[in-house]
Amino acid sequence: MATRFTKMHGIGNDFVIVDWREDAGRVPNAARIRALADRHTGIGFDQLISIEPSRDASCAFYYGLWNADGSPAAQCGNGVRCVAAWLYRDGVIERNEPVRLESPSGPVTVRVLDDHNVTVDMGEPDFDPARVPLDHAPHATYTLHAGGEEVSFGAVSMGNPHGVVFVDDLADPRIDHLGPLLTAHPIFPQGANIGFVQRVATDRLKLRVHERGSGWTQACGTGACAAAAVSQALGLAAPVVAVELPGGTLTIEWHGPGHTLWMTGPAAFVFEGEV
Ligand SMILES: N[C@H](CCC[C@H](N)C(=O)O)C(=O)O
Repeated sequence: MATRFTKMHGIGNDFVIVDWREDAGRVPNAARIRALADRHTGIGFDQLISIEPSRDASCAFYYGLWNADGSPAAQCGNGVRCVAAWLYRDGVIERNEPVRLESPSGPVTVRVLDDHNVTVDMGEPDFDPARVPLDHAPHATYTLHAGGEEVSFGAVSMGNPHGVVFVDDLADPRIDHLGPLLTAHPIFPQGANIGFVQRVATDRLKLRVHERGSGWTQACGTGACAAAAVSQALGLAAPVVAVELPGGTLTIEWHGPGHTLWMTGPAAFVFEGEV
């Protein structure tokens, strides 16, 4: 049976969105996901996202997430902005209406600002290593050895695991080698999305992310949240910071422990299809 889908992206982090509101609980086959994610023989995407009936009565809908390698994911910042824009275009949510959506890692609240931009309450960053998860006692920063390098990093969960590495220059060729090594490093029992961040100013960061399950992406929404949160926790960034990724810029606002973190940025439609 053919499946209709919508191709979307959030500053170049791209998605196939499927409407499973009549079809809850489907778990797509990992091999099929990999085939559809292939950018030559499939549709091509960083993540597959389903829209389903919510399991939590306080949420309007549930969204399922799978990486290009077929692995399930627990949160997707660029993806949830696209889900919000999709629901707004479908007429089921209004502009400026706060709407709770349920993700695999719990609820977030979205608000469609206009035809192109969405703001999301992503919840509170969680620095407890047990919940990142990270196999280490709690510290402000951590050190590991990979690829012949000693790497210092911060770690935080945005519902999914993140390592954040501060670098002087994002053009450093060692980054290309380190990204995959850190994503798969045993200190991260479930793997991790690894952000390399260059501080431009206290209110501007430049970021590249090697994503667990999808590799280097044009952007990573939870990665931008993680980079901002670690920077702010270390006193290296202001509460409102622009995070510049290869595909575009997100605004992250976080006022420290006890506060939730807001991510604001675009969501774009590319095409509709059937597969
Ligand atoms: N690769 C991530 C999921 C997608 C996150 C990213 N696309 C975002 O916008 O947050 C993980 O396995 O945790």
